[in-house]
Amino acid sequence: MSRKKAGKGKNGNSSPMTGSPTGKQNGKTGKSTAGTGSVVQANGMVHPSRPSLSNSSEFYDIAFKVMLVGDSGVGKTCLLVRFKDGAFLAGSFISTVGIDFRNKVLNIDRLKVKLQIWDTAGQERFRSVTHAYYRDANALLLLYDVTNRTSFDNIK
Ligand SMILES: Nc1nc2c(ncn2[C@@H]2O[C@H](COP(=O)(O)OP(=O)(O)OP(=O)(O)O)[C@@H](O)[C@H]2O)c(=O)[nH]1
Repeated sequence: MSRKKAGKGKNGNSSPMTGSPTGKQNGKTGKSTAGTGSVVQANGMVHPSRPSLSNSSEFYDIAFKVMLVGDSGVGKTCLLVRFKDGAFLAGSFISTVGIDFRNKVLNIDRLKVKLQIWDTAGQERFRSVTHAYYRDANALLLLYDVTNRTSFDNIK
């Protein structure tokens, strides 16, 4: 099986469309979860199993697009950063603007599996932007805050 390159910016991730250059905002300043370089079609969609145009040397055999969905503040970005970098984003809450993604390549059964994990903004005002990215997703992770019943109800 031929190997393809995984898209990877300088932070190990790529972000084709964030509401700000940083992907995160708190009303005043943004926090970066994004890097550079991406494989995006004209309609803004990224297809799994397509090779990235980045200059990374990390190859993969198969790719999947995964979306993190849920209310603002349920911990989508924290979950992604924890999974990707092993760190917990402590401190003040900075809300995601628009949409952002990070790549992670895992070795599973001797295959390099690239997960392109999209972190959507939970705020209502970004709903129309983030919904457009669901269409070709391979998996949706529905997140809620166990201490917030409304965030669970809103999963529907
Ligand atoms: N106690 C606790 N706090 C968490 C946990 N995960 C995230 N948080 C906190 O919850 C807040 C929101 O986390 P984010 O990951 O930015 O939330 P989000 O779902 O990405 O929010 P949006 O970007 O607005 O959609 C931050 O202050 C985090 O520190 C967790 O597992 N436990």
